[in-house]
Amino acid sequence: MTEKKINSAGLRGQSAGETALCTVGQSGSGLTYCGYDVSDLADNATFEEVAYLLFNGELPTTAELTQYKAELLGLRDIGQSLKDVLKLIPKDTHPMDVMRTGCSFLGNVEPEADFSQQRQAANRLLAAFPAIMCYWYRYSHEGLEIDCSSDEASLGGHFLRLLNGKTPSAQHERVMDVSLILYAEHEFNASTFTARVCASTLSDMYSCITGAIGTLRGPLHGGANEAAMDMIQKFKSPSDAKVQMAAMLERKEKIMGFGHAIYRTSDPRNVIIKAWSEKLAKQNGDTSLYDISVACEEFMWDSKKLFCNADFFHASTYNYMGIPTKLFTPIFVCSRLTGWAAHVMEQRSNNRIIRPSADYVGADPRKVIPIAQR
Ligand SMILES: CC(=O)SCCNC(=O)CCNC(=O)[C@H](O)C(C)(C)COP(=O)(O)OP(=O)(O)OC[C@H]1O[C@@H](n2cnc3c(N)ncnc32)[C@H](O)[C@@H]1OP(=O)(O)O
Ligand SMILES: O=C([O-])CC(=O)C(=O)O
Repeated sequence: MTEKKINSAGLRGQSAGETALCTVGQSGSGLTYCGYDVSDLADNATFEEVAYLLFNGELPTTAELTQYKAELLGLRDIGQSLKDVLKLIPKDTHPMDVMRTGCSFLGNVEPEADFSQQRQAANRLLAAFPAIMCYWYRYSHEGLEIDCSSDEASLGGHFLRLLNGKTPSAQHERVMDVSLILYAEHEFNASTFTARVCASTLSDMYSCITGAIGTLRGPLHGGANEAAMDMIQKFKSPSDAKVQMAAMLERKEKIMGFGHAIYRTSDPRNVIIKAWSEKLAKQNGDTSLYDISVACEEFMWDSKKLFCNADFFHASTYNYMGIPTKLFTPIFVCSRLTGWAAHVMEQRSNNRIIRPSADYVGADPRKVIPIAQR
């Protein structure tokens, strides 16, 4: 991987601390969690194993995983006060705002009293996020007060069950599992850095995660998967996609789902989620969304040498699974919570308040002129 040209805007290229959790753009496929290549994890592990890895530094044994999954299963349901709050949130609210409120409110009713409870708080959020998302979604969109507990074996399966009211196919459960693995952790990205800055003030876990959700929401970060879906849905065919994208570039618009702050020529997560998109497209019988996505990928590389990041083929993949577009970024939250919480714990274990300096470019020193004379 060639070095990316750097200037200091956006803190690009500057080390802002140490981490033992993740490397981005450095070795193997370019993305490792605690030393494991992400493609190895996507092929040979489950999301719960990855969550355990990020929280403990090692993959679990069978006994440890069984115990961990049982613990998470017991934490899936949410209390009536949180349900009542979710019921108050209007249908047209962006689901990321619902996640933010849900996370914050859980911190009101089940606060992290001290740091000895940090793992408990992280596991609670991990287990409860699918319920927060789906309870609000199905109440506001369908008028249903769903049962938020389920005995689905995986968190991905649990989410699909709450969303659709039925047990998902083994394949959909596996795709969700892979997707959650791919999104779990990514070093000092903007939302994780937000969580670490908040943690560095010795704030509580819920505040750190609430801030991170707000940061992930933007279309330059996690919100790109939804924005990519909105875009490709407007294209009528692969050739129409190329024509319309050329016009977008001409107008100097950003094409969501392309480019990256660290990777230079490819995002290692793309090849994995793209393969699932292709598989689901073929099974679906209508491959047009996948074909259009491939045309976008070809066009962006040929014209700008920009490549698909993790978000782009997630759009078609989730769409083929029947997931509403507005829930794409909240699913990212359900996954990235693991990385965020692991970074909060890491920051706390060797903390100094994060407080950089700024280069002042404002007015020279001056005196206040009394208001009547201005
Ligand atoms: C899971 C994730 O969060 S992955 C990222 C998801 N975000 C997106 O997909 C949004 C679209 N992509 C982008 O906006 C950017 O590529 C970012 C935010 C991801 C990275 O930003 P940067 O590090 O500043 O990008 P980079 O330095 O490579 O940009 C170089 C040039 O390419 C352009 N460029 C980069 N990405 C794109 C894009 N998707 N569409 C059009 N032009 C682009 C930039 O505008 C920049 O040109 P400029 O210097 O004339 O402004
Ligand atoms: O690392 C980044 O800047 C964005 C990203 O891909 C992620 O958070 O997954």
